[in-house]
Amino acid sequence: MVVKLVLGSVNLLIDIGNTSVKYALYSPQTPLHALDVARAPLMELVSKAMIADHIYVCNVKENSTLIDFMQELDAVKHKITIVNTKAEAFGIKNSYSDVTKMGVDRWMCMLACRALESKNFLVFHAGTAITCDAVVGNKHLGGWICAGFMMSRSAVVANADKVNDKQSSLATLRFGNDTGDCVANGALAQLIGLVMSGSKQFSCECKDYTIYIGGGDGRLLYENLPSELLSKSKYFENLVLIGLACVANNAT
Ligand SMILES: Nc1ncnc2c1ncn2[C@@H]1O[C@H](COP(=O)(O)OP(=O)(O)O)[C@@H](O)[C@H]1O
Ligand SMILES: CC(C)(COP(=O)(O)O)[C@@H](O)C(=O)NCCC(=O)O
Repeated sequence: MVVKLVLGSVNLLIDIGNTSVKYALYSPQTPLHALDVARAPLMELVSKAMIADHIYVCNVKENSTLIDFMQELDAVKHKITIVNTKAEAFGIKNSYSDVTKMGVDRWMCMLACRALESKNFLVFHAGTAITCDAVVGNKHLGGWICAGFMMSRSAVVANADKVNDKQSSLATLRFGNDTGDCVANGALAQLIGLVMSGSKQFSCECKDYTIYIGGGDGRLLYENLPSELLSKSKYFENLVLIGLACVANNAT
């Protein structure tokens, strides 16, 4: 109740990714770039959901993850909106022929970028997987889905007998001198390479654009970009939640 008195109408925004659940309390007065993002197991959000005015959920996991949560919230289920990928929203036309197949987190990232940006944009979401989506004007050209930073490291370890990872390795672009550093630094180099390739590909479509970077490994990626890409890039801790805030704003 104290939260409501301070913020007015309160929306609970929930991003259920393949690695973890992120959430933010959002009232329409909160600037989009100032969301206070936290991680928590989904069931720990039940008490927050009970007092929120509305709950917006973006889920890319099997629905079973949500079922227990929804059961706990049966009394307030009318307050819950589970968002879906659309063929068109906020003026962006989705390029998928079957939009139900596109991860709704990618769609939320695009809506977030549209709200933050009037120019053409490329958006990279560095989560469990790293995704790239390209939007020129209001047209989604398409995207890429690749192994994310941790997935890339664990894939090498899982498939090569003599490769071990050192989970403690702090990744940099330095060439590694032991297996752990080679794996961690190589995974970071792959993420950077993806942004470089995306930018090269996108430059064939348009000259003036912004690169948006988000996701749990987004800061690591952003901070290691070469200067020519850094100058046109912006980092946001959680673009998916910003997309949900846009949906919430549109509903009021
Ligand atoms: N507190 C944290 N818990 C888990 N992963 C974290 C945390 N902080 C940063 N990360 C990084 O975030 C990545 C997952 O990003 P995230 O955006 O949460 O993915 P997803 O949306 O797929 O759940 C992990 O690979 C990890 O390297
Ligand atoms: C590509 C993803 C796995 C990314 O999920 P995340 O890494 O953010 O958890 C997700 O967007 C998804 O399940 N997509 C479905 C396939 C598609 O977008 O075409």
